[in-house]
Amino acid sequence: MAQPLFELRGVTKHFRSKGTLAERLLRLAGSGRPPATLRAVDGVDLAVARGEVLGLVGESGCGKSTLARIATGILPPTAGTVVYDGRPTAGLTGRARLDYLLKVQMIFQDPYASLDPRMRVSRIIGEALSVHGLVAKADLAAAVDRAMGEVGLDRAYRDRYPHQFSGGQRQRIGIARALAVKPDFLVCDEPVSALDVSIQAQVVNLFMDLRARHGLTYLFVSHDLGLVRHISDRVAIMYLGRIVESGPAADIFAKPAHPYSAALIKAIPSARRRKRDFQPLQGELPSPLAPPGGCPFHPRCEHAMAVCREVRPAFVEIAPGRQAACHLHTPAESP
Ligand SMILES: Nc1ncnc2c1ncn2[C@@H]1O[C@H](COP(=O)(O)OP(=O)(O)OP(=O)(O)O)[C@@H](O)[C@H]1O
Repeated sequence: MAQPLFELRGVTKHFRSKGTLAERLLRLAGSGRPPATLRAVDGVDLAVARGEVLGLVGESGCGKSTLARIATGILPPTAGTVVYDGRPTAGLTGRARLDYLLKVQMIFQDPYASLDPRMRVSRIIGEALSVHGLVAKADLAAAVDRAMGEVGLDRAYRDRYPHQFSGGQRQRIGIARALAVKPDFLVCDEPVSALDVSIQAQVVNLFMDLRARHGLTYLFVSHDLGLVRHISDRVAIMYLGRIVESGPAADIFAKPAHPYSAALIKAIPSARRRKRDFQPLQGELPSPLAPPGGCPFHPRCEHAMAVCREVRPAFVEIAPGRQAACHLHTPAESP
């Protein structure tokens, strides 16, 4: 890949787990165990090329949202480096930091929760433009109208409040707010999963139209593999805070290398799929407070070997442009 637009290098995010009420009370009394460390994101390397759609998938709790929030600068990583357009973001200050925060915009899952109910739509969409002085006061209304037009919202509704819109329209308001500041990179965290199925397709089509119109780059987080297959150029599959496989979407869906990817793909509900090919995902995601040793997927893996219980497989290239962390594809002596 030429210089990626966006990169994570060894990014880790740890949270302190407060534990149960009893554990907290014991700690207050001075006799409890120290808080445990939850490794929500655990040493992730990931690159997104300019103009591509990277789908990030995995079960609930595997760290996708945490990764998305780190990408947008909302959440600082515990360790590792976030690189945007060739520059580590941690060192950015002043105008350069603001540029990064504007160029990378986040689209949230719940459009209602992410819109201030007391603000009119025009103010929601224009707020960042006016706060950061990105357009002259006299041009603000036109800029808001342009953003509304981009997402197919009728400009006649500019003085309405979020509750006066449907779920799909509210998500369009969130997209218009992001587009208003002319981003390059949209980080979308389950952006259609709260919408009716009939509306989902319209919003997904809007994302793809905007990509074509503005050359946008996407990190598209979803647990819906059918959707990810449809829109992504490349896919990264996450399990317990780590990327276990990445590569071109068509290749991964045709021939997954990691047993976890294969299990996720077999669990995609599809009207066309023969009944015997469908298999719901077996087992539960282990607690990230106490991940299994060796390969974290081994307790649920139908191919688990002795080495999988002992040695964590390295995330290595298994074919041009494809990486996986699995002993089926790497020598057992990998670190
Ligand atoms: N602020 C926080 N404090 C403590 N733990 C957190 C915090 N945010 C996330 N976690 C934990 O980190 C892990 C990863 O959460 P995250 O929300 O990133 O996963 P996810 O894959 O996006 O899941 P979902 O699809 O359900 O949103 C989970 O165990 C979650 O409970």
